[in-house]
Amino acid sequence: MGLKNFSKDAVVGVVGVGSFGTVIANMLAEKNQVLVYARKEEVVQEINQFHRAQNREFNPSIRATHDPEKLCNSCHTIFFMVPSSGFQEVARRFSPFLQPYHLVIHGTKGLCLDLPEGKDLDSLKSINRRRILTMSEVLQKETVAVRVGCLAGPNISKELGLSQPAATVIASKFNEVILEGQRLLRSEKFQVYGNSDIIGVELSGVLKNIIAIAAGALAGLGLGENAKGLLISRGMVEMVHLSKALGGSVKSIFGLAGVGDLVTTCNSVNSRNFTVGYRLAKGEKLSEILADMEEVAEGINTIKIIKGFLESADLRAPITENLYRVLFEELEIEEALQFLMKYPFNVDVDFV
Ligand SMILES: NC(=O)C1=CN([C@@H]2O[C@H](COP(=O)(O)OP(=O)(O)OC[C@H]3O[C@@H](n4cnc5c(N)ncnc54)[C@H](O)[C@@H]3O)[C@@H](O)[C@H]2O)C=CC1
Ligand SMILES: O=C(CO)COP(=O)(O)O
Repeated sequence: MGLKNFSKDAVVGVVGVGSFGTVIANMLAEKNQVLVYARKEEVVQEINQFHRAQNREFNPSIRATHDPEKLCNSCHTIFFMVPSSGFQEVARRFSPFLQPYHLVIHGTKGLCLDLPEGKDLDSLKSINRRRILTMSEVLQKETVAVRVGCLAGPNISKELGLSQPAATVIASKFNEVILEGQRLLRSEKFQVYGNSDIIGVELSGVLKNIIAIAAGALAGLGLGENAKGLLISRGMVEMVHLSKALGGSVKSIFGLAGVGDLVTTCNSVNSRNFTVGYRLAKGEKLSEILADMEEVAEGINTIKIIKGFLESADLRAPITENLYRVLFEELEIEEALQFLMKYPFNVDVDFV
């Protein structure tokens, strides 16, 4: 089936066909015409001819293109589903073709940096908030898109691919973005909540990845549910303080995209972040894990960025700081755990 019989409003765009982009494209295709963008021509051909690519199945009605102009001209609403590492580049590629009328919703749970020429993350000790960009900030910086939103929540793609029930949050300052996201995605199996605190919802999805790595490490050490309860609750407190310092509302951390996703990711062997922590605790080196992971674990880069932010903001975040030392300074996980057990967290709830 071609796209030409469909009006621009009826075709929904999805940029990126990794595990999450594919699952969202398939969910959208249940009631919408969908055009996906993949950067490799052979992937586009496989999707169009065989409705599968890179071991992922696509709804036969989905069409693919590697032409950003075609996607932008065909679609009114576009979902950006690429990892943070490629997000700025993709936003720049789409920038000449995005117009203020487009609705853009991203599903990326990572951060980017806006760095001076010649600087990279590893060369910086301290990172100011104005250098840290959430993906909605990248879209606003790199393109003329105005009506921007994000999609975040407990959404392990493997479970969504099996049509298991789930829910998500669409966050935007623009109500029409939330309403359109709900209209396009809502189904009997998938509930879509709205939230106007886009920065808080983006940060919820980003920060929970750090705690998920720690949860995987606890599981890898063979520790029990008491330790996990401790980690999740202290992790939530750390998320609250970090989100507040980065400009999010505390309320969003308690919602589906915050605590909801935190609990899911800290308990799922299908989470890549959880898996990184688990494998580290089993004695593998980070470089070995990264060498054979095909999919992105955003939490690793996020820990580096947040560590730099902590330096600039004079803040403490003991779980993040200790994980940084485990990942990048060869601190043994057992030692990090001992440090956390001795850390003087005197007050249970100190933020309300
Ligand atoms: N997989 C999951 O369960 C969920 C993932 N997410 C978030 O979605 C984002 C994407 O994750 P996944 O789809 O799982 O990652 P993935 O690693 O499975 O796929 C990423 C896709 O982006 C494409 N890509 C990367 N750089 C690109 C570039 N420069 N230009 C064009 N395409 C590029 C890759 O080719 C690949 O198709 C991440 O930020 C992740 O945190 C959010 C919720 C659930
Ligand atoms: O964010 C996710 C589920 O909500 C996916 O987590 P991972 O990126 O750790 O797989």
